[in-house]
Amino acid sequence: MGQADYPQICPGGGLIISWQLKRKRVLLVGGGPVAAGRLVNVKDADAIVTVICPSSGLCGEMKHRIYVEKCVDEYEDRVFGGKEDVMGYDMVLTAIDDAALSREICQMARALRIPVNVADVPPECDFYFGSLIRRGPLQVMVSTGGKGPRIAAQTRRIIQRAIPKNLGQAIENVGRLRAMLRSEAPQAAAGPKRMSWMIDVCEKWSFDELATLEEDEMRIILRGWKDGSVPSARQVRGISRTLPDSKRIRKAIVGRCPVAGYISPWLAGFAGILLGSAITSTLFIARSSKRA
Ligand SMILES: C[C@@]1(CC(=O)O)c2cc3[nH]c(cc4nc(cc5[nH]c(cc(n2)[C@H]1CCC(=O)O)[C@@](C)(CC(=O)O)[C@@H]5CCC(=O)O)C(CC(=O)O)=C4CCC(=O)O)c(CCC(=O)O)c3CC(=O)O
Ligand SMILES: NC(=O)C1=CN([C@@H]2O[C@H](COP(=O)(O)OP(=O)(O)OC[C@H]3O[C@@H](n4cnc5c(N)ncnc54)[C@H](O)[C@@H]3O)[C@@H](O)[C@H]2O)C=CC1
Repeated sequence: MGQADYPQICPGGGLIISWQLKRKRVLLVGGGPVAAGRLVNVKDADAIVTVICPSSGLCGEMKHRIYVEKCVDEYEDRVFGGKEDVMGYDMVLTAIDDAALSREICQMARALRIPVNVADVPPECDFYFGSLIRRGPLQVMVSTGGKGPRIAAQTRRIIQRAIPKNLGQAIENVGRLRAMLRSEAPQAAAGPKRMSWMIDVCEKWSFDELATLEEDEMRIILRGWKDGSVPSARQVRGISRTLPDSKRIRKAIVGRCPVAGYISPWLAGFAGILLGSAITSTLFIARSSKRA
């Protein structure tokens, strides 16, 4: 491999990773709208969350999360107390309107080597939040490395429009199929074959087709695994289920005539009227000439 084939290193970015927070403990200091947003972010990742904030400072959303939804695992109705409050956590987040205290909390967390984010203060962040898209298992994050958060949100909207609606469901189903494949062929040695077979499935089946996969169909696809083949959606379902309804009906009506496919209902109606009047006038002329 020549030097030119290696990916170029572009320093100055952040490491974009999918941090697995399940069963990890997160401390969130503050109870305003920004803290409420952070809470959603970490609960989406199944973290165990402690919120420290006097109840007089809780915004409407935070009250709802604590008292109605009850998704805050531990709520401490008080101001931040000191170093002991930070100990034992895997992540510390602050969203408070007290810059001096935020800086102190940041230093305490860093002394304990706990990753910390102080909302809106980049030098006091070991990681930044980003602009997020979520569709079931699909997650997309846009980061501008702190340079333009509004542009991050605008970019997110552009990407949102480009993502097919059923992509989340398609990924969910691919996950189920992969799990079935792994229980059928669990050996580590089967890894390369498993991977190339899954690549073929994802390339051969459209997102629409994957999104509507059912378990019995997954079993049929899996039958191809042993000889390394991947049946197409058409083979598994027959022609009827592979086409969306309107297309199926059209296909049934116009059959194999390609020209017929271009005739719109209006044109067909108009042609019908012309044909009808032509027949009527021919009959009329024929009758009149008979009489004559
Ligand atoms: C570094 C970072 C640290 C962090 O907080 O993690 C940070 C820092 C700062 N944000 C500031 C302001 C604004 N932040 C937003 C919006 C968002 N900010 C978010 C993240 C981040 N913000 C991290 C870097 C993200 C990246 O890489 O781009 C988003 C993506 C995620 C989230 O917060 O959940 C969320 C969009 C979510 C969405 O809609 O999708 C808007 C726009 C708006 O409100 O519509 C404005 C006003 C417009 C403007 O200022 O540009 C200021 C004050 C500047 C000042 O005082 O002038 C600072 C401090 C500074 O820059 O010094
Ligand atoms: N990253 C981002 O997108 C944005 C960040 N911010 C910043 O985030 C911070 C929080 O923003 P908001 O939620 O709008 O603020 P807010 O003023 O609505 O809420 C501050 C919260 O901190 C709590 N608090 C204050 N001192 C505390 C203490 N000693 N212990 C525990 N809780 C304490 C208050 O009770 C209140 O709940 C601000 O510094 C703001 O500049 C603001 C807007 C956007």
